Formats: sequence, structure tokens, C-alpha cells
Amino acid sequence: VIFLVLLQNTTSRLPVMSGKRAHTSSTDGEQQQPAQVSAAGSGASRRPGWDLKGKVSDMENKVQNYQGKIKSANQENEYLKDSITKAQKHKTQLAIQTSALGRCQDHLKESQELAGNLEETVAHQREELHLGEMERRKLHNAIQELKGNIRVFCRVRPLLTGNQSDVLHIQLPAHDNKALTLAKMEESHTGRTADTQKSYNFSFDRVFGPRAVQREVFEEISLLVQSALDGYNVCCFAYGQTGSGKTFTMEGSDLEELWGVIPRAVQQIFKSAKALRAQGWQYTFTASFVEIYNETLRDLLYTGKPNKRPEHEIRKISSNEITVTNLTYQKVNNEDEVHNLIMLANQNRSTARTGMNDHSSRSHSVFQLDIEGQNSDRDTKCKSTLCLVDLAGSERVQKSQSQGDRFKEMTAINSSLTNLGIVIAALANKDSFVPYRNSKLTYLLQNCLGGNSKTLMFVNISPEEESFSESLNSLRFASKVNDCVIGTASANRK
Ligand SMILES: Nc1ncnc2c1ncn2[C@@H]1O[C@H](COP(=O)(O)OP(=O)(O)OP(=O)(O)O)[C@@H](O)[C@H]1O
Repeated sequence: VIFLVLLQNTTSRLPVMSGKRAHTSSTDGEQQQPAQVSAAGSGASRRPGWDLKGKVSDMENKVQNYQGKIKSANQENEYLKDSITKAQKHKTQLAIQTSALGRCQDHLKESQELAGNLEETVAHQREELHLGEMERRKLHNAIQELKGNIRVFCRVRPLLTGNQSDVLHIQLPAHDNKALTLAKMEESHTGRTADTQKSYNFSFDRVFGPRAVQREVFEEISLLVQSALDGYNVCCFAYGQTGSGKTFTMEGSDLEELWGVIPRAVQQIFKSAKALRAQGWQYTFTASFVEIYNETLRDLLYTGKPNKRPEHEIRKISSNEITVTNLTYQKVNNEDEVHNLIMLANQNRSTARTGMNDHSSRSHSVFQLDIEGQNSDRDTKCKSTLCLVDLAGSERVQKSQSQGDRFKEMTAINSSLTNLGIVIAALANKDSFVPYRNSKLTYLLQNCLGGNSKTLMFVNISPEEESFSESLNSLRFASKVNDCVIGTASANRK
């Protein structure tokens, strides 16, 4: 624009080119001599008007050129204005974001402080929880000790056919769940006196009548099972005549409500181990399942060729540790894995038909779960074994009509059960020598019987009247066990 103004000024001042003399006026208005248009530099032949026209045309070109530049400068200007507006918007947004960031940083700081406080609270609560857990274990185990380290529960099987009220010879007092009476009319041998009623009273830690369900039975021993996670050896075994309900009590059947002690104990152990993880406890579990059949050990978790079955021996590896050579010790991580092993064991278990029980178990089966716990927060370790035993049924030769192999089996069963009785009697008498080695069963279970263990025995009895004398024998045996006082169990902790 400035240039245009200058140009206009310049052209307005140009002298008129009409062949006349050009006049210029001085500032003081004085008339000056007309300047002779010099021919020098423009060629003597050109007229002076041509030069000016050329200059004007140049100027016009330049003007056009500058106008173009002005236009693009204007466009540039617009673009710059636009960019400035955008930049200002960004600046505003940035300012908003910066202030938001500032607020976030404040929040973060507050949150960090809060997290710090919460961590402190959690640590405090963890400590309290740990102390609570320790207190629970102490109390729980003190209660268990008061109840005695060998306890005996009696369970009466329901009649498999017929009316339960027909069981007249077994009397269970309504308000005492620890007592049981066997009553029988005894005929006078001479016929001179009247028949007399003979009663045999027994008292145990708990008596379950024929209507007791599996859940109810397990509830009574679940605290004992819990001790296994606290580092105590726990052993539970079922004793009784053939067909009296030992396998039903220990294993039960597939339906969950009919599960026996073993599946329920396994379920509880894994559930509690999971809950204890929150307190820093990590557990590892190893399962084994062995049967004692005719005084020979058989691995119930064996999966190899039948003719390649290895032989097994019981070895004492330390004062409170027993191991079986060549036995499958299977690491297990959850309940399902144990259930699969139990199924495998059941397939392997020797069952055969006897005159008294179609699926009678002819061997003692010993399920063991070795538990190792570690609490790295507390630098504590514990080690224990949960041992669940289903004993073979005690039976009398004549009554069970056993012959041949069945007779041999039965003799071995009775011999080991007799030895169990002898060991228990020696423990009850506090004898200096206890003959554990007399049978494989007592040798394998020695830590559960006289050692550092909490032991529970089920005595199962059949309700049929013809089982009276077998029931009497079993209850007498169980009473002996009940009187047995073994050393106080202590947790295997480091
Ligand atoms: N409490 C119960 N309720 C219902 N049925 C039961 C109960 N106890 C046992 N039975 C049934 O009685 C039968 C014999 O029981 P079980 O096989 O458990 O006896 P056992 O003592 O293990 O015999 P064995 O020593 O010969 O192995 C089975 O059919 C079982 O299902």
C-alpha cells in the first residue's frame, strides 16, 4: 500500500510529455529553466515518452507483483491469526490440564498417604489375625488335649431292612449322647430260675445312633482334622465287625451328602489351607494309599503292570517318622486330585465276597496325607500327617463261613486286630515295651497310636440281634482304647 501511494506521488509529479518543454516548479515557486531532456542513456533515436511508458509498465508490473505478495501476505496473516487463535485455545486447554494435573498430583499424594495408612492398618490387622490364629490354635488344641489324645466314637448302623424300632437290644439314652447299653435276656440254664436281663453299659466320647447322618458325624471330628494343618499328626480309624459300617463311615458313597470321613476331611483341609493363605501360609500335600492284605503291603496308587508290583517295607526314619519303601507318594494340589487317587485306590482294593458282607473289604487300608506348611512372613514351618484308616472287619470263622483263601485272610485280619488290642493294652498299662512290630498294621500306625498324634477311633456296630456278641466284643475293645492315655501330642513346628 505504501508503495502504491509513493508510486502515485511519483507519477503525479512527472512532467507532461507532449513534445513541449517540461516545467518543474521549485518549492519556492520560482520558475526554473526548463530542463533539456537529455538524450544521453536513452538513445538518441528514442523519444523521451517511450521511456516513461516502459517505466510505468514496469511499475505496474511491480505493483501487480506486490499486490500478489500482499494478497499472499494477507492469506498468511489470516492463517497466522487462525494459528494464534488455535494456539491460544491450546494454551487455555493446557492451563486447564495443568491445573487438573496439579489436582491429580494432590489426589495422588493424598491417596499415597491413605495407602500408607491402610498398609499400616492391614499390617496391624494381620498381626492381630496371626495372634488370633495362634490363640485359636492354642485353645483348640488345649480343648483337644482335655478331650484326650485318643478318643472313641461309637456308631450304630441302621438296620438295612426292617423297622429301626425292632432294635431292642441296643439302648441309647435320649439325653446322653455318650452312653450305650447292650441288653439281653439270658435264659436260665437250669430252667429253675426265671430268665434274667443282662445289661452292659458303655460310655464313649460320643455315640451316634442309627439315624445319625454323615455330616453330623464329621462335624464332631472336623476340629481334629483342623489340627493337622496346625502341625499335629492326626489319625482316625474305624474298627468293627464285618458289615458294621466302617467303610461307609470312612469313605461313604459318591453322593456328596453320603461322603464319609475321608472325602470330607480332604475337602476341609484344602478349604482351610486356602483360607490360611491370607495369613501367609503356603501348604504342600503328598498323598499315599496303602493296604495291608494278609500281612503284605500293597500300594493302592500303583499304576504299573500287575506282575511288576514292587515289594514294600515299613521303615522308621526318625523317632516320629515312618515311611514305606517303593510306595507311591503323590503330590496333590487340590481336592479333586485326591478324589481321583481315592477312586484309583478303590479299584485296586481287594474286595471279595464273604458270607457276611457282599463287598467286604478284606484288607486294612491306610490313607495318608502328608502336610507341610510354611509361613515365610513369620519364618515358621510345620509338618504333619493326616492318617485315615479303614480296618478290615473282625469276624468269627464259624459265623462267616470262611474257607480256603477267605479263611487265611480272616486269620491275618484277626491276628493284626488282636495285635492292635495288645498294643493298645500295653499303652493303657503304660508298659515300657509296646510290641508295635508284631503286625504290619501296628508298626505302620505306631506314631498314631503311641506317638505324637491325636487319634480317633470309630467303633462300628451292627444292629442285628445275631451280632450281639460281636458287638459286645467290639465295644469292650473300644472301651480299652478309651481308657488308653497316650502322651500329649505336640505340634511339629520349627
Ligand atoms: N450309617 C449307615 N447308613 C446307611 N447304610 C449304611 C450305614 N452304615 C453301613 N451301611 C451299609 O451297610 C453295608 C455294610 O457297610 P460297610 O461296607 O461300610 O461295612 P464294613 O464294616 O466296612 O464291612 P467290611 O469290614 O466287611 O468291609 C453297606 O451296604 C453300607 O452302605
